[in-house]
Amino acid sequence: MYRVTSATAADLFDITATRRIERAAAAALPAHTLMQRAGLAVARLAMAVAPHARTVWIACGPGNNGGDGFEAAAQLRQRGFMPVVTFAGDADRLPPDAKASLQRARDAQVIFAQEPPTDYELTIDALLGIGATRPPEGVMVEWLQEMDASGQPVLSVDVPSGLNADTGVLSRRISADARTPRVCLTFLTLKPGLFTANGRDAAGTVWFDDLGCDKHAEPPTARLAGRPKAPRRTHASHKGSYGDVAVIGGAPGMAGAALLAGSAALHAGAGRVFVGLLDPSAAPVDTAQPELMLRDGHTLDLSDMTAVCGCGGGTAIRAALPRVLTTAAALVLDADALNAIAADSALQMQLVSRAQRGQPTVITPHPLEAARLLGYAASDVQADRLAAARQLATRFGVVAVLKGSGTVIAADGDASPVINLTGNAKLATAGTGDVLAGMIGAALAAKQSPFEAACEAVWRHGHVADTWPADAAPLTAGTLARQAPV
Ligand SMILES: NC(=O)C1=CN([C@@H]2O[C@H](COP(=O)(O)OP(=O)(O)OC[C@H]3O[C@@H](n4cnc5c(N)ncnc54)[C@H](O)[C@@H]3O)[C@@H](O)[C@H]2O)[C@@H](O)CC1
Ligand SMILES: [K+]
Repeated sequence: MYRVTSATAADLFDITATRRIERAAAAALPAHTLMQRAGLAVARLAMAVAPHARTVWIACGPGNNGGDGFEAAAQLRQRGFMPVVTFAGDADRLPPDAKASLQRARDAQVIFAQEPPTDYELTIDALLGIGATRPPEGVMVEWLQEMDASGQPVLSVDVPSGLNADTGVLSRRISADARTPRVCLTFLTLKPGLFTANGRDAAGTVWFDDLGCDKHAEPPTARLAGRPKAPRRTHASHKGSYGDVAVIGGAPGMAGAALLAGSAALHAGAGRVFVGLLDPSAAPVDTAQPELMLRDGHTLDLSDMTAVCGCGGGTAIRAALPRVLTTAAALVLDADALNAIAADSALQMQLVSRAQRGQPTVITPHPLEAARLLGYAASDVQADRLAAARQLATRFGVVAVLKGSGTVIAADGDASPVINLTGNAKLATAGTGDVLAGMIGAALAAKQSPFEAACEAVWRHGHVADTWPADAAPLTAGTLARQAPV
């Protein structure tokens, strides 16, 4: 069993693949073995999460997820804890594994009750796992709401009930100020839905147990990329070794966004950074950052540069885009550039032609920008973030970075998409997207592959927020840009 962190590199498998893995594992072992291992693992983690707990409320559902809960109840009872099981199902209709575990719980003198206990120190959510076919209903909803509001730790078995393990869509809202600590112990495979959309909030800290079945030949659905390697700088390198970045943006009144992207590119190690502003009246130099070379965004020669285009671009970016799309050696498209492209099929064709010419492009939409590009509603994008990122990558021949909780990075082709695990709500402040675009630009300029450049910059960007001290001043985009690690 191990805890998943942002440093974890691992494959993710959707429900269909997990089912195949589960069937093969079960067939190779004596009956009930997997559930007994799962229940024991739940009991062990429960004891670690709440070692002083006396009463443990275990809510069990009608399938094998409930079976894991019965098994954990039996194990906890044998270790002197007081598990109280509430069961939302029909004992006669339980699948065989779960029926056997129910019997073991009864034999261990576990208490079964109609209502949750009045006092408890830990809840185990074993209502629904990967077999959920519809949102929880009836008494399950009441129990889940009680868990959410209890303030006591919740340990979800396999997946939080009501969470789609493929997409991370949760059937209910968890209040942002709910203080309930959450852990999830997932079995056999790590599932993508635990790490994107609502998955991070619903699951909390994710633990993984392969139940002794670590060998299988399923292709992954997606990946956690883990901590990137520290880039090496040779002693004989010079500014030309790390390439030129040109930020194109900063329409009248919006120079700040372009300067932030430029600052991030600089601190992330770009050899030289030009900022091509789209405001004819802009100052010729940024005295706070004299390393940034301010230019006219409409005339800068981009043929040997990585352009970062769109930050603070406003509507002025539209006129600059045809030249940027056709001439930039490598390109990051963000914000207003993406909105302009979404509204203009000629620009879309120019974007697609870049891939045909072998000019790499990374796009960094948030869900609403992604929705505009795909012609969907933002809710459709959020309903399946992995699919949306893959569609963007395929349709436009780009690396797509779909921002949000559990940023998804997808490339055109066969590579599995990556879900990024760094970052937190400290990044929910103006300008952090401009910083990310600048960081990706620096990585591209240093001749990293576009997929690697995007994955590594997204990871490092989030890592700054994750390691920002809780008692420090708020993390502003300007500070984030200056922290951008090389
Ligand atoms: N079979 C095995 O070999 C193993 C199974 N495991 C556990 O089994 C789980 C999968 O078990 P199942 O396939 O039985 O599926 P679940 O236990 O997730 O749920 C399926 C049952 O719930 C019902 N159901 C689905 N949605 C519902 C809803 N909204 N309201 C009420 N009832 C609903 C279904 O009709 C079915 O009876 C995994 O998530 C994992 O926890 C683990 O023990 C590992 C080994
Ligand atoms: K569950």
